[in-house]
Amino acid sequence: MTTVIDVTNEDTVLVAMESTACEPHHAALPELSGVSSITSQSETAEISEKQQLRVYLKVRPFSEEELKSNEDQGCVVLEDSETIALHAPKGSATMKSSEKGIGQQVYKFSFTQIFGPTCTQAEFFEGTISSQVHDFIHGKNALVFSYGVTNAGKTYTVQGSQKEPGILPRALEVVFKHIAGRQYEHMDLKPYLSSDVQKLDFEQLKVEKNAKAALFSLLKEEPEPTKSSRNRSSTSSVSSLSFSSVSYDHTADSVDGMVEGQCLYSVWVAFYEIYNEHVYDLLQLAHTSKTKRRLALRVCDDSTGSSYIRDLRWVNVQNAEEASKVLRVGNKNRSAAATKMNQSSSRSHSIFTIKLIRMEGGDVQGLSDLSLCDLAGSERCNKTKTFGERLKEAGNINNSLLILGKCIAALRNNQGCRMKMSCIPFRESKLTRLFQGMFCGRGRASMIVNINQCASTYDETLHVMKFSAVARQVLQVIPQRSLESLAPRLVGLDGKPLLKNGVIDDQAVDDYLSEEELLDGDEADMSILPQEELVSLVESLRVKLLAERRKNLLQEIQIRKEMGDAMLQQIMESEELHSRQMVDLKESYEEKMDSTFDMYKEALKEHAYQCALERLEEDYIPIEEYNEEQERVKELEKLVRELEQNYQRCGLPPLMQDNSMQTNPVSATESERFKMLYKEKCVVEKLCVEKQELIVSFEQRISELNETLQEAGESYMEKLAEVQNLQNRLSNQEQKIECLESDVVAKEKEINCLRREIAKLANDSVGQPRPRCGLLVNIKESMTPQSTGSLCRTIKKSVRATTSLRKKAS
Ligand SMILES: Nc1ncnc2c1ncn2[C@@H]1O[C@H](COP(=O)(O)OP(=O)(O)OP(=O)(O)O)[C@@H](O)[C@H]1O
Repeated sequence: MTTVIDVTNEDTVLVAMESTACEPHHAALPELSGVSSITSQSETAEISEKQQLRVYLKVRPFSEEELKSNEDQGCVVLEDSETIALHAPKGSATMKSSEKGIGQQVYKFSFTQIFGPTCTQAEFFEGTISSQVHDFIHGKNALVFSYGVTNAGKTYTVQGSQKEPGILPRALEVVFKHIAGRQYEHMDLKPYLSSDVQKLDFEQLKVEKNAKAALFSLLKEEPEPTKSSRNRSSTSSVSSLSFSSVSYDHTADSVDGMVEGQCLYSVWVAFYEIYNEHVYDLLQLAHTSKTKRRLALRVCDDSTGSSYIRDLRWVNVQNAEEASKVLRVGNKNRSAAATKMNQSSSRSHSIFTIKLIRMEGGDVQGLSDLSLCDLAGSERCNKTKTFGERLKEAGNINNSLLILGKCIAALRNNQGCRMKMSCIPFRESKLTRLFQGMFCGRGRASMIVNINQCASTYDETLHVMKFSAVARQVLQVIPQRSLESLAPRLVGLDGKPLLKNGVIDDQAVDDYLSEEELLDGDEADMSILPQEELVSLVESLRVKLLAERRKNLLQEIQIRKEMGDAMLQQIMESEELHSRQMVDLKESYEEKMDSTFDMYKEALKEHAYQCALERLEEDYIPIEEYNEEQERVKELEKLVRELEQNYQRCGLPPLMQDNSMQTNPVSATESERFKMLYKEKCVVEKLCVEKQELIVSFEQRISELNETLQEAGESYMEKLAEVQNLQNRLSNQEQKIECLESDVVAKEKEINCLRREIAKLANDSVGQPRPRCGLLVNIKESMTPQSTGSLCRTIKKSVRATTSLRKKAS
């Protein structure tokens, strides 16, 4: 599989009123608001030039060592002057990924121009940045940065060697050749802030000269360095470069017309590096001292919003030789710092900036700058397996390169869809912050991608190529402005705008004095102005300051309010989200708890069942034994009954259940059979309860019987009274009977008397007895002694029984 990553059509078109993603900021760039601007904005910013970011590829040749160590595996194949193919070597991460079906084995990339291993430095310069240098000479800003993995040839490309100078010495050579004979020999016009020019006084001039001499004197002490092989930290191949070998056809530059003929030029250079997100000046004398710590410089914004490095040292150079010396001093400082920190030069981004001041008729007419940036190696820290300080360093390098990548990607995306403009994170790293303007129309940027062909660094090289493929798609929009509109402001000793024809330019003052500077007491020295104007200026400034403050305050309030609302909204949304998450969580936990509970329940059931089974086995009793036990129970029940009966008989209070257990002699003695006895105890208790109930029922019965007895007693007394009556009546009857008996006796006597009389009479009358008849015969028969005796005995018996009952009752 092959992928071609490219936007092939490189076209340069003029687009009316085109803008970039950074247009608002861009509008504030200094070149649009110069003091000496005599052309209106509408006239100057009418036409813009739109061009793809130029990305050049340079492929380094193999070194002898690399060829010996089999680094040449045909990874890099140049297809034509614009297309290159990368073939993943065996063992590379890309190859492994492609074997797993992720990614390809071959990638194709296209560039503005590709320069192969055999390309010379001169060819490279001509084919790449010579046009930018030309533009720079004509007042346009330019940025060139080299990007690639370590050991890919970035420094070589930028600085080159003594025999083969890189693009930097060639650019300087071109510049000096162009301005030859038109050089402003004094050093009293110096770059100031981002794009202003400062007029130095005599004293400052002296200081400047001394400083330059001191800087160059550093090189006199050093022997002329020899060309290094790979150690570019201490002895860079260009530290002793000579520009004599630079051959440049500058016939085209000499045709500048009459304006050119009247111009004078002043060249200033600065050399600094960005290491661990700190900016260090490589031309500060203090750096050479081993005792002093390097001072990090601040990146600031001027009143127009352009970034500049505060206190960066600018050195005036009169020719290419002097520029070469400055480069050597910078390299020396860089290597000294590298030695001190045990670092390699490739761990920092080094930037060499040339500023060209153009003067005409005594006025500063233009200022352009050209920056050549040798970026740190783009290898990633995970690959290099760095730790501690090196890791931090790699992190910072990766970070600033990452931000650069982000900015480039955002620029590319923003030009695609204007409705979805994203913020470009220029301010997230020093590197991108410093060159923000170059990506936003202040000048033209181009990129040199350096690669080696080594199989061992294939994956990193591929990463670099992908990065550059994105960069290649960035469109640069550069407004076309007249040179007058690009004129810098000329400021005085303390950075204040100078009087123009004896008149204070209010606009210039307003433009110059940003709010920050207004509040900065150190820089607000107005003593150079006449007193009356000073007073009026102060007054107007105070009014402006107040108005500004009010405006800012309102803006701040508005912003705070908007931010507050947004945050509140966000908080509410997140709260809602959290509460929803909480509810979900609660539900899920409840479900989990339920299922866990069920699980435990099941487990407990199972356990209980198992225990029951075990217990069943333990408690198993043979039937014979059971029968015996039953017998025993019966006996015990019997015993209990007896005991209860005894207990009842004794009339004691009811026994406690436990006591019954304790008092049971059987249960007390047979502890090993506790369970069995317990069952027996239960049975006995049950019996006891039953007996108790029986007792209660008996008691009830007794009480009922007592009642019946009482009733019987009462009826007995009644009967006794009746018997008494009967006895009384009986005695009466006896008395009567006695009377009757005595009567009977008397009667018998009479009868006897009578009988004798009758017998006498019969004897007397005829000698024979006649039949008994009549009343007297019946009475005589009933009153015989036998019947009379039994009746008396019955009566006597009943009287005796009544007497004995009466005694018992009493
Ligand atoms: N075109 C070339 N011809 C011959 N030699 C080259 C070329 N390009 C680079 N080299 C050599 O390759 C080596 C590494 O180059 P250089 O130091 O420029 O790499 P670099 O990318 O700057 O590395 P770093 O990022 O670590 O600073 C040097 O010895 C250099 O001389």
